[in-house]
Amino acid sequence: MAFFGHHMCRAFSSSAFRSVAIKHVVIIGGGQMGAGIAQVAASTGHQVTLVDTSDAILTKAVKGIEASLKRVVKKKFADKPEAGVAFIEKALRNVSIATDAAAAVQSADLALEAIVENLKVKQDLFSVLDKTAPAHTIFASNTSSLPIGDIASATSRLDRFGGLHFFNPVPMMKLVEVIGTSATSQETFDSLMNFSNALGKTSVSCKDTPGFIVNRLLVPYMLEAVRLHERGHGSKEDIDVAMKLGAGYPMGPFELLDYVGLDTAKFILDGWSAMEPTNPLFSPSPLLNKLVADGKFGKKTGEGFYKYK
Ligand SMILES: CCCCCCCC(=O)CC(=O)SCCNC(=O)CCNC(=O)[C@H](O)C(C)(C)COP(=O)(O)OP(=O)(O)OC[C@H]1O[C@@H](n2cnc3c(N)ncnc32)[C@H](O)[C@@H]1OP(=O)(O)O
Ligand SMILES: NC(=O)C1=CN([C@@H]2O[C@H](COP(=O)(O)OP(=O)(O)OC[C@H]3O[C@@H](n4cnc5c(N)ncnc54)[C@H](O)[C@@H]3O)[C@@H](O)[C@H]2O)C=CC1
Repeated sequence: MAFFGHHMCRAFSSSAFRSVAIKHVVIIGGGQMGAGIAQVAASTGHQVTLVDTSDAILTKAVKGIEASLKRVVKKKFADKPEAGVAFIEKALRNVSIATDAAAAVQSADLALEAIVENLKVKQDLFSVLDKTAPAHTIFASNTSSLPIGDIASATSRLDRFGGLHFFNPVPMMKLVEVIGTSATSQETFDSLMNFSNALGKTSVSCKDTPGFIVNRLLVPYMLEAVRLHERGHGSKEDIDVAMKLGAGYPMGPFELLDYVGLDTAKFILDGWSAMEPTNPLFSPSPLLNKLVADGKFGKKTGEGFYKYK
């Protein structure tokens, strides 16, 4: 009953209102995901403010964006190097940096967070932003595993809150999962879809269920690979080779875990294991816990399952 009610309400509201055109995007979190989203948004003509906790992190993020843009133009403008240089300059001109998210959102059409995968920290951020962002500003989360509705509950704009889930590395991965909660208005959902399409991505619509589509399938697979290794049934190297050559994956599960970040992987697993303690797919992994406890978060710290230095 509620299901049908929700959809009828959306259909009605879409004829009554128009979606918001997103021009200025404030991205909170300048790590691998936030920087990647900022890059793609800036490259497609959006005005971007990238926010993080320190200037040092933001300077590193902008350097990363520049390096990634160089890789993009090497292919995109292979025969026209000057056009490539102009493309990079134009994209970088669209990016500004800030450490005060509450001030930055005062002119935002969209405030999108890509900070640490922790419900309380995300709620605290949005509850602050809710007080300074204009009424029309849409809020969205790039969470990998948390229910969007739980994050939105810290705000008073449940109708203007949704999920935009990007994939790593953002400039290369073509998918965005767009998530509406039962309270997300049709015009907000349309705005998020339009924004994702304007970034040149292919969008799929997802229900607000943990892990949406991709991670609900990918996370158990990756953790099963770790458990298979923990049982002594395969080396990391053999499992990675097997999945690349036998299943056509571009990276094996251990390579991908290191690429994603083991800290993030543990946040996801701990959250899901607390939600469903008896589900064997979400049982803790001693090996993952040990690596994270040792500060070995994968590529970003120079060591995870493999060494990168
Ligand atoms: C417990 C579980 C936890 C799960 C957590 C889930 C986290 C989430 O919420 C959702 C996720 O994002 S899951 C991760 C999804 N991503 C993937 O599966 C990536 C798999 N890897 C690939 O697609 C390719 O290896 C890839 C595209 C990365 C690289 O391609 P190749 O393998 O062919 O390797 P390369 O030769 O290094 O690259 C080829 C060319 O690609 C371009 N490129 C790569 N990275 C780039 C980047 N960051 N920026 C710009 N361009 C980039 C580039 O053109 C490169 O050529 P070169 O520049 O000449 O090297
Ligand atoms: N790593 C991945 O492959 C993917 C991650 N995600 C999600 O995206 C989010 C970010 O992940 P990553 O970029 O990998 O993490 P990361 O660790 O590379 O970056 C997170 C950034 O957020 C900053 N930050 C933390 N708290 C903050 C706050 N309160 N205000 C401002 N900045 C803050 C940190 O300083 C850091 O620079 C997480 O929710 C994660 O689950 C989603 C898709 C893929």
